[in-house]
Amino acid sequence: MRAWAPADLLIASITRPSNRVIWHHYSRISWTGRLDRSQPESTMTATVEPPSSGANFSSVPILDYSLLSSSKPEFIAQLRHALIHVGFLYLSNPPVDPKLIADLIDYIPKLFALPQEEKDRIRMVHSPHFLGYSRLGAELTKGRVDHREQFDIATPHETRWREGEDVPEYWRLWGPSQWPEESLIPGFRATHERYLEQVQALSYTFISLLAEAFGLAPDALDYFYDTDEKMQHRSKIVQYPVVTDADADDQGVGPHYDAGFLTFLLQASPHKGLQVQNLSGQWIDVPPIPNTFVVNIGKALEFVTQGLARATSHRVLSPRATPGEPEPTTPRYSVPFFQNISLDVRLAERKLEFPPAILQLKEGRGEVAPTDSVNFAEFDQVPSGQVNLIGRVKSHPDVAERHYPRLFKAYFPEGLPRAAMVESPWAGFQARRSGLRSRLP
Ligand SMILES: O=C(O)CCC(=O)C(=O)O
Ligand SMILES: [Fe+2]
Repeated sequence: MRAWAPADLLIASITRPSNRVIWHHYSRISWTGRLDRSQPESTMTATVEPPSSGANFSSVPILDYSLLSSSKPEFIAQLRHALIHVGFLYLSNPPVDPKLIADLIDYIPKLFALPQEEKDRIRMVHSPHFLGYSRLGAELTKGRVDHREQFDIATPHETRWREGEDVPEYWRLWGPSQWPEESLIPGFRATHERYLEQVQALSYTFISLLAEAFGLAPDALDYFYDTDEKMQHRSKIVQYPVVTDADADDQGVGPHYDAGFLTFLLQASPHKGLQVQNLSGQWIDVPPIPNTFVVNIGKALEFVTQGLARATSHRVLSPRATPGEPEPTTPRYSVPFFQNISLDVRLAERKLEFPPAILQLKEGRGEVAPTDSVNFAEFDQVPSGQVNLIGRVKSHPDVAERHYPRLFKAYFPEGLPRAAMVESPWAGFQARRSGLRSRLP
Protein backbone atom coordinates (compact mmCIF):
# COMPACT_ATOMS: atom_id res chain seq x y z
CA MET A 1 0.00 0.00 0.00
CA ARG A 2 1.37 3.47 -0.79
CA ALA A 3 2.05 6.12 1.82
CA TRP A 4 -0.76 8.18 3.29
CA ALA A 5 -1.22 11.53 1.64
CA PRO A 6 -3.08 14.51 3.06
CA ALA A 7 -6.03 13.68 0.82
CA ASP A 8 -6.47 10.16 2.20
CA LEU A 9 -9.39 8.95 4.23
CA LEU A 10 -9.89 5.99 6.50
CA ILE A 11 -13.45 4.92 7.17
CA ALA A 12 -14.05 2.34 9.82
CA SER A 13 -17.07 0.15 10.10
CA ILE A 14 -17.72 -1.86 13.20
CA THR A 15 -19.21 -5.32 13.02
CA ARG A 16 -21.36 -6.37 15.95
CA PRO A 17 -21.29 -8.22 18.26
CA SER A 18 -17.61 -9.01 17.71
CA ASN A 19 -16.44 -5.36 17.73
CA ARG A 20 -14.29 -6.18 14.73
CA VAL A 21 -13.23 -2.99 12.95
CA ILE A 22 -12.80 -2.80 9.19
CA TRP A 23 -10.96 0.22 7.80
CA HIS A 24 -11.49 1.26 4.18
CA HIS A 25 -8.76 3.45 2.77
CA TYR A 26 -9.90 6.06 0.27
CA SER A 27 -7.69 8.49 -1.57
CA ARG A 28 -8.09 11.74 -3.50
CA ILE A 29 -10.59 13.18 -1.09
CA SER A 30 -10.32 15.25 2.03
CA TRP A 31 -10.10 13.13 5.15
CA THR A 32 -13.18 14.84 6.35
CA GLY A 33 -14.95 15.20 3.03
CA ARG A 34 -17.89 13.48 1.48
CA LEU A 35 -16.94 10.33 -0.41
CA ASP A 36 -17.98 7.61 -2.76
CA ARG A 37 -18.03 4.68 -0.35
CA SER A 38 -18.10 2.14 -3.16
CA GLN A 39 -14.49 2.80 -4.17
CA PRO A 40 -12.03 2.16 -1.35
CA GLU A 41 -8.45 1.92 -2.54
CA SER A 42 -7.77 -0.86 -0.09
CA THR A 43 -9.31 -2.42 2.97
CA MET A 44 -7.77 -3.66 6.17
CA THR A 45 -9.26 -5.29 9.19
CA ALA A 46 -8.09 -5.30 12.76
CA THR A 47 -8.77 -7.63 15.56
CA VAL A 48 -10.51 -5.43 18.05
CA GLU A 49 -11.83 -7.93 20.50
CA PRO A 50 -15.07 -7.42 22.38
CA PRO A 51 -14.53 -5.87 25.79
CA SER A 52 -13.17 -8.51 28.09
CA SER A 53 -15.12 -9.37 31.18
CA GLY A 54 -12.04 -10.60 32.98
CA ALA A 55 -9.33 -8.84 34.84
CA ASN A 56 -7.57 -7.28 31.90
CA PHE A 57 -8.26 -5.72 28.50
CA SER A 58 -6.63 -6.09 25.12
CA SER A 59 -8.64 -3.47 23.25
CA VAL A 60 -10.55 -0.32 23.97
CA PRO A 61 -14.33 -0.75 23.92
CA ILE A 62 -16.50 1.19 21.47
CA LEU A 63 -19.70 2.67 22.89
CA ASP A 64 -22.32 3.92 20.47
CA TYR A 65 -23.86 7.14 21.77
CA SER A 66 -26.97 6.54 19.66
CA LEU A 67 -27.70 3.48 21.80
CA LEU A 68 -28.71 5.95 24.51
CA SER A 69 -31.93 6.78 22.71
CA SER A 70 -32.81 3.19 21.79
CA SER A 71 -31.60 1.34 24.90
CA LYS A 72 -30.28 3.51 27.69
CA PRO A 73 -29.86 0.61 30.19
CA GLU A 74 -27.62 -1.20 27.71
CA PHE A 75 -25.53 1.91 27.14
CA ILE A 76 -25.20 2.46 30.89
CA ALA A 77 -24.12 -1.17 31.42
CA GLN A 78 -21.45 -0.89 28.72
CA LEU A 79 -20.29 2.40 30.18
CA ARG A 80 -19.98 0.92 33.67
CA HIS A 81 -17.88 -1.93 32.31
CA ALA A 82 -15.59 0.39 30.34
CA LEU A 83 -15.08 2.77 33.27
CA ILE A 84 -14.28 0.09 35.81
CA HIS A 85 -12.23 -2.30 33.68
CA VAL A 86 -10.56 -0.12 31.09
CA GLY A 87 -10.74 3.61 31.87
CA PHE A 88 -10.67 4.37 28.14
CA LEU A 89 -13.42 4.11 25.53
CA TYR A 90 -14.36 5.19 22.05
CA LEU A 91 -17.63 7.09 21.88
CA SER A 92 -19.08 6.72 18.39
CA ASN A 93 -21.78 8.99 16.96
CA PRO A 94 -21.16 11.65 19.63
CA PRO A 95 -23.62 14.56 19.85
CA VAL A 96 -21.24 17.05 18.24
CA ASP A 97 -22.02 18.40 14.77
CA PRO A 98 -19.96 16.29 12.29
CA LYS A 99 -19.67 19.27 9.94
CA LEU A 100 -18.13 21.30 12.78
CA ILE A 101 -15.64 18.51 13.49
CA ALA A 102 -14.81 18.30 9.77
CA ASP A 103 -14.29 22.07 9.60
CA LEU A 104 -12.04 22.04 12.67
CA ILE A 105 -9.95 19.19 11.24
CA ASP A 106 -9.54 21.15 8.00
CA TYR A 107 -8.24 24.17 9.94
CA ILE A 108 -5.55 22.30 11.88
CA PRO A 109 -2.81 22.08 9.19
CA LYS A 110 -3.50 25.74 8.36
CA LEU A 111 -3.07 26.70 12.00
CA PHE A 112 0.37 25.10 12.21
CA ALA A 113 1.31 26.58 8.82
CA LEU A 114 0.84 30.14 10.14
CA PRO A 115 4.01 32.25 9.98
CA GLN A 116 6.31 31.49 12.93
CA GLU A 117 6.16 35.18 14.01
CA GLU A 118 2.38 34.94 14.30
CA LYS A 119 2.60 31.74 16.36
CA ASP A 120 5.26 33.32 18.56
CA ARG A 121 3.10 36.42 19.01
CA ILE A 122 0.64 34.26 20.97
CA ARG A 123 3.21 32.20 22.88
CA MET A 124 2.10 30.86 26.23
CA VAL A 125 4.66 33.00 28.05
CA HIS A 126 2.49 36.04 27.30
CA SER A 127 -0.46 34.55 29.22
CA PRO A 128 -0.90 34.40 33.01
CA HIS A 129 -3.54 31.76 32.21
CA PHE A 130 -1.02 29.37 30.64
CA LEU A 131 -2.85 29.60 27.30
CA GLY A 132 -1.19 29.96 23.93
CA TYR A 133 1.33 28.46 21.56
CA SER A 134 4.23 26.16 22.49
CA ARG A 135 7.01 25.36 20.06
CA LEU A 136 8.13 21.88 19.15
CA GLY A 137 10.35 20.30 21.78
CA ALA A 138 9.42 22.79 24.52
CA GLU A 139 8.08 19.91 26.56
CA LEU A 140 9.61 17.01 28.45
CA THR A 141 7.85 14.00 29.95
CA LYS A 142 9.86 11.81 32.26
CA GLY A 143 12.99 13.71 31.28
CA ARG A 144 12.59 13.08 27.54
CA VAL A 145 11.57 15.58 24.91
CA ASP A 146 8.01 15.30 23.63
CA HIS A 147 7.95 15.81 19.88
CA ARG A 148 4.89 17.98 19.58
CA GLU A 149 3.88 21.54 18.84
CA GLN A 150 0.64 22.84 20.30
CA PHE A 151 -1.85 25.58 20.97
CA ASP A 152 -3.55 25.59 24.38
CA ILE A 153 -6.98 27.15 23.91
CA ALA A 154 -9.74 27.20 26.53
CA THR A 155 -13.46 27.91 26.64
CA PRO A 156 -14.32 31.62 27.03
CA HIS A 157 -13.80 32.93 30.57
CA GLU A 158 -13.50 36.34 32.23
CA THR A 159 -10.85 36.03 34.89
CA ARG A 160 -12.21 36.62 38.39
CA TRP A 161 -8.78 37.50 39.76
CA ARG A 162 -8.05 41.20 40.38
CA GLU A 163 -4.69 42.60 41.37
CA GLY A 164 -4.70 43.81 44.98
CA GLU A 165 -8.02 42.16 45.84
CA ASP A 166 -8.21 39.56 48.55
CA VAL A 167 -9.07 36.68 46.22
CA PRO A 168 -7.21 33.41 45.69
CA GLU A 169 -4.28 33.67 43.31
CA TYR A 170 -5.33 30.44 41.63
CA TRP A 171 -8.39 32.22 40.20
CA ARG A 172 -5.90 33.82 37.83
CA LEU A 173 -5.25 30.41 36.29
CA TRP A 174 -8.35 30.83 34.16
CA GLY A 175 -8.83 33.65 31.69
CA PRO A 176 -9.11 34.44 27.99
CA SER A 177 -7.30 32.49 25.28
CA GLN A 178 -4.86 33.98 22.79
CA TRP A 179 -6.06 33.67 19.19
CA PRO A 180 -4.20 34.03 15.91
CA GLU A 181 -5.05 37.10 13.83
CA GLU A 182 -8.49 36.51 12.27
CA SER A 183 -7.42 37.68 8.79
CA LEU A 184 -4.67 35.02 8.70
CA ILE A 185 -7.05 32.14 9.41
CA PRO A 186 -10.60 33.42 8.88
CA GLY A 187 -13.32 31.57 10.75
CA PHE A 188 -11.01 29.40 12.85
CA ARG A 189 -11.85 31.07 16.14
CA ALA A 190 -15.63 30.85 15.64
CA THR A 191 -15.31 27.20 14.60
CA HIS A 192 -13.16 26.19 17.54
CA GLU A 193 -15.33 28.11 20.02
CA ARG A 194 -18.45 26.34 18.72
CA TYR A 195 -16.65 23.02 18.86
CA LEU A 196 -15.60 23.61 22.47
CA GLU A 197 -19.13 24.61 23.41
CA GLN A 198 -20.54 21.36 22.03
CA VAL A 199 -17.85 19.15 23.59
CA GLN A 200 -18.35 20.95 26.89
CA ALA A 201 -22.09 20.16 26.77
CA LEU A 202 -21.25 16.52 25.99
CA SER A 203 -18.82 16.41 28.91
CA TYR A 204 -21.54 17.44 31.36
CA THR A 205 -24.03 14.95 29.91
CA PHE A 206 -21.37 12.28 30.12
CA ILE A 207 -20.61 12.94 33.77
CA SER A 208 -24.30 12.49 34.62
CA LEU A 209 -24.35 9.19 32.68
CA LEU A 210 -21.27 8.15 34.61
CA ALA A 211 -23.04 8.94 37.88
CA GLU A 212 -25.96 6.77 36.79
CA ALA A 213 -23.61 3.97 35.77
CA PHE A 214 -22.30 3.97 39.34
CA GLY A 215 -25.76 3.88 40.92
CA LEU A 216 -25.89 7.59 41.85
CA ALA A 217 -28.37 10.32 40.99
CA PRO A 218 -27.55 11.93 37.62
CA ASP A 219 -26.56 15.19 39.37
CA ALA A 220 -24.42 13.55 42.07
CA LEU A 221 -21.17 14.96 40.69
CA ASP A 222 -22.50 18.49 40.07
CA TYR A 223 -21.00 19.46 43.41
CA PHE A 224 -17.54 19.45 41.81
CA TYR A 225 -18.42 22.07 39.19
CA ASP A 226 -19.16 25.75 39.55
CA THR A 227 -21.81 27.74 37.71
CA ASP A 228 -21.10 28.11 33.99
CA GLU A 229 -19.61 31.61 34.14
CA LYS A 230 -17.15 30.48 36.82
CA MET A 231 -15.99 27.39 34.87
CA GLN A 232 -13.39 27.01 32.16
CA HIS A 233 -12.37 23.90 30.24
CA ARG A 234 -9.23 23.53 28.20
CA SER A 235 -8.23 22.13 24.86
CA LYS A 236 -5.01 21.62 23.00
CA ILE A 237 -4.56 21.45 19.27
CA VAL A 238 -1.53 19.27 18.76
CA GLN A 239 0.77 18.41 15.85
CA TYR A 240 3.12 15.42 16.07
CA PRO A 241 5.62 15.62 13.20
CA VAL A 242 6.87 12.52 11.40
CA VAL A 243 10.12 11.21 12.85
CA THR A 244 12.33 10.41 9.88
CA ASP A 245 15.69 9.58 11.44
CA ALA A 246 15.68 5.86 12.32
CA ASP A 247 17.66 6.54 15.49
CA ALA A 248 15.55 9.47 16.64
CA ASP A 249 13.38 9.28 19.72
CA ASP A 250 9.74 8.66 18.82
CA GLN A 251 8.16 10.00 22.01
CA GLY A 252 5.16 12.11 20.96
CA VAL A 253 4.07 12.30 24.59
CA GLY A 254 5.53 10.11 27.29
CA PRO A 255 3.42 7.90 29.58
CA HIS A 256 1.15 9.94 31.82
CA TYR A 257 -2.26 10.19 33.45
CA ASP A 258 -4.59 13.08 32.76
CA ALA A 259 -5.25 15.12 35.86
CA GLY A 260 -8.86 16.31 35.87
CA PHE A 261 -12.20 14.59 35.44
CA LEU A 262 -12.78 13.64 31.79
CA THR A 263 -10.80 13.98 28.56
CA PHE A 264 -12.48 13.92 25.13
CA LEU A 265 -9.86 13.33 22.48
CA LEU A 266 -10.46 13.96 18.80
CA GLN A 267 -7.89 12.03 16.74
CA ALA A 268 -7.79 14.40 13.82
CA SER A 269 -5.74 12.42 11.28
CA PRO A 270 -5.56 8.73 10.33
CA HIS A 271 -2.30 7.99 12.15
CA LYS A 272 -1.92 5.40 14.83
CA GLY A 273 0.24 6.35 17.79
CA LEU A 274 -2.01 6.65 20.83
CA GLN A 275 -1.58 3.73 23.23
CA VAL A 276 -3.02 2.88 26.65
CA GLN A 277 -1.58 0.64 29.30
CA ASN A 278 -3.67 -2.28 30.43
CA LEU A 279 -3.81 -3.67 33.94
CA SER A 280 -0.75 -5.82 33.45
CA GLY A 281 1.23 -2.97 31.92
CA GLN A 282 1.08 -3.90 28.20
CA TRP A 283 0.62 -1.08 25.70
CA ILE A 284 -2.62 -1.38 23.70
CA ASP A 285 -3.16 0.57 20.45
CA VAL A 286 -6.00 3.07 20.27
CA PRO A 287 -6.08 3.76 16.51
CA PRO A 288 -8.24 6.59 15.16
CA ILE A 289 -11.80 5.63 14.26
CA PRO A 290 -13.59 8.40 12.37
CA ASN A 291 -16.72 9.81 13.98
CA THR A 292 -15.55 8.87 17.47
CA PHE A 293 -14.03 10.55 20.47
CA VAL A 294 -11.67 8.71 22.73
CA VAL A 295 -12.85 9.35 26.28
CA ASN A 296 -10.59 8.80 29.25
CA ILE A 297 -10.62 9.33 32.97
CA GLY A 298 -8.44 11.75 34.86
CA LYS A 299 -6.89 11.19 38.28
CA ALA A 300 -9.31 13.57 40.03
CA LEU A 301 -12.32 11.57 38.85
CA GLU A 302 -10.63 8.33 39.86
CA PHE A 303 -10.13 9.84 43.32
CA VAL A 304 -13.73 10.97 43.86
CA THR A 305 -15.17 7.70 42.52
CA GLN A 306 -12.98 5.76 44.97
CA GLY A 307 -11.21 4.09 42.07
CA LEU A 308 -14.37 2.90 40.32
CA ALA A 309 -13.53 4.97 37.26
CA ARG A 310 -9.97 4.05 36.34
CA ALA A 311 -7.46 6.65 35.28
CA THR A 312 -5.39 4.88 32.65
CA SER A 313 -1.80 5.61 31.75
CA HIS A 314 -1.36 6.50 28.08
CA ARG A 315 1.22 7.81 25.63
CA VAL A 316 1.65 8.84 22.00
CA LEU A 317 4.29 7.44 19.65
CA SER A 318 5.27 9.85 16.89
CA PRO A 319 4.42 8.88 13.32
CA ARG A 320 7.34 7.02 11.75
CA ALA A 321 7.94 4.32 9.13
CA THR A 322 6.96 0.88 10.43
CA PRO A 323 7.62 -2.34 8.45
CA GLY A 324 4.47 -3.58 6.71
CA GLU A 325 2.54 -0.36 7.25
CA PRO A 326 1.95 2.67 5.04
CA GLU A 327 4.72 5.18 5.54
CA PRO A 328 3.44 8.35 7.17
CA THR A 329 4.19 11.49 5.21
CA THR A 330 2.07 13.93 7.18
CA PRO A 331 2.00 14.86 10.88
CA ARG A 332 -0.41 13.30 13.33
CA TYR A 333 -3.00 15.76 14.67
CA SER A 334 -5.15 15.55 17.76
CA VAL A 335 -7.42 17.79 19.82
CA PRO A 336 -7.79 16.77 23.47
CA PHE A 337 -10.48 18.54 25.52
CA PHE A 338 -9.85 18.45 29.27
CA GLN A 339 -12.93 18.88 31.43
CA ASN A 340 -12.02 20.83 34.56
CA ILE A 341 -13.66 20.95 37.97
CA SER A 342 -14.26 24.00 40.16
CA LEU A 343 -11.10 25.83 41.20
CA ASP A 344 -12.36 26.16 44.77
CA VAL A 345 -13.43 22.58 45.40
CA ARG A 346 -11.43 20.24 47.62
CA LEU A 347 -11.91 16.70 46.39
CA ALA A 348 -12.10 15.09 49.79
CA GLU A 349 -14.81 17.55 50.84
CA ARG A 350 -17.60 15.41 49.38
CA LYS A 351 -17.58 11.65 49.89
CA LEU A 352 -19.87 9.97 47.38
CA GLU A 353 -21.94 7.06 48.70
CA PHE A 354 -21.83 4.29 46.13
CA PRO A 355 -24.07 1.23 46.45
CA PRO A 356 -21.94 -1.61 47.90
CA ALA A 357 -22.83 -3.83 44.91
CA ILE A 358 -21.21 -1.26 42.61
CA LEU A 359 -18.10 -0.93 44.77
CA GLN A 360 -17.74 -4.69 44.68
CA LEU A 361 -17.40 -4.60 40.90
CA LYS A 362 -13.88 -3.26 41.37
CA GLU A 363 -12.90 -6.62 42.80
CA GLY A 364 -13.79 -8.32 39.51
CA ARG A 365 -11.04 -6.48 37.71
CA GLY A 366 -8.22 -7.97 39.74
CA GLU A 367 -4.93 -6.44 40.69
CA VAL A 368 -3.57 -3.45 38.84
CA ALA A 369 0.12 -3.92 38.07
CA PRO A 370 2.21 -1.43 40.02
CA THR A 371 3.02 1.66 37.97
CA ASP A 372 4.95 4.75 38.87
CA SER A 373 1.66 6.41 39.70
CA VAL A 374 1.67 9.35 42.03
CA ASN A 375 0.30 10.42 45.33
CA PHE A 376 -2.73 12.66 45.15
CA ALA A 377 -2.88 13.47 48.81
CA GLU A 378 -2.85 17.19 48.25
CA PHE A 379 -6.27 16.99 46.61
CA ASP A 380 -7.53 16.30 50.12
CA GLN A 381 -5.91 19.33 51.58
CA VAL A 382 -6.08 22.23 49.16
CA PRO A 383 -8.48 23.61 46.56
CA SER A 384 -8.14 22.01 43.16
CA GLY A 385 -7.17 25.39 41.68
CA GLN A 386 -4.11 25.49 43.91
CA VAL A 387 -3.10 21.96 42.89
CA ASN A 388 -3.49 22.95 39.26
CA LEU A 389 -1.62 26.21 39.61
CA ILE A 390 1.36 24.46 41.18
CA GLY A 391 1.32 21.88 38.40
CA ARG A 392 1.35 24.64 35.81
CA VAL A 393 4.14 26.56 37.55
CA LYS A 394 6.29 23.42 37.48
CA SER A 395 5.36 22.74 33.88
CA HIS A 396 5.94 26.21 32.51
CA PRO A 397 8.59 27.91 34.61
CA ASP A 398 9.03 30.60 31.96
CA VAL A 399 5.36 31.56 32.30
CA ALA A 400 5.60 31.33 36.10
CA GLU A 401 8.71 33.50 36.24
CA ARG A 402 6.93 36.28 34.40
CA HIS A 403 3.45 36.08 35.96
CA TYR A 404 3.86 34.25 39.30
CA PRO A 405 7.29 35.35 40.58
CA ARG A 406 6.55 34.41 44.21
CA LEU A 407 5.57 30.86 43.31
CA PHE A 408 8.41 30.64 40.85
CA LYS A 409 10.91 31.45 43.61
CA ALA A 410 9.25 28.97 45.96
CA TYR A 411 9.54 26.13 43.47
CA PHE A 412 12.76 27.05 41.72
CA PRO A 413 14.94 28.72 44.37
CA GLU A 414 18.08 27.60 42.55
CA GLY A 415 17.01 27.94 38.96
CA LEU A 416 15.35 25.38 36.78
CA PRO A 417 15.85 21.64 37.17
CA ARG A 418 15.61 20.24 33.64
CA ALA A 419 12.97 17.72 34.62
CA ALA A 420 10.67 20.57 35.62
CA MET A 421 10.34 21.76 32.04
CA VAL A 422 7.34 19.52 31.45
CA GLU A 423 4.49 21.25 29.77
CA SER A 424 1.16 19.55 30.12
CA PRO A 425 -1.89 19.29 32.35
CA TRP A 426 -0.35 16.33 34.15
CA ALA A 427 2.87 18.18 34.77
CA GLY A 428 2.58 18.31 38.52
CA PHE A 429 2.39 14.57 38.56
CA GLN A 430 5.25 14.21 36.13
CA ALA A 431 7.36 16.54 38.17
CA ARG A 432 6.81 14.49 41.29
CA ARG A 433 7.59 11.31 39.40
CA SER A 434 10.78 12.91 38.23
CA GLY A 435 11.80 13.29 41.83
CA LEU A 436 10.69 16.87 42.42
CA ARG A 437 8.91 17.32 45.70
CA SER A 438 5.52 18.91 45.64
CA ARG A 439 5.64 21.75 48.14
CA LEU A 440 2.81 24.07 48.82
CA PRO A 441 3.72 27.69 49.37
O1 LIG B 1 -2.61 13.43 21.26
C1 LIG B 1 -3.15 12.46 21.78
O2 LIG B 1 -3.68 11.57 21.10
C2 LIG B 1 -3.20 12.31 23.27
C3 LIG B 1 -2.61 13.47 23.99
C4 LIG B 1 -2.71 13.34 25.46
O3 LIG B 1 -2.79 12.28 26.02
C5 LIG B 1 -2.74 14.55 26.27
O4 LIG B 1 -2.46 15.64 25.73
O5 LIG B 1 -3.06 14.44 27.48
FE1 LIG C 1 -3.37 12.53 28.08
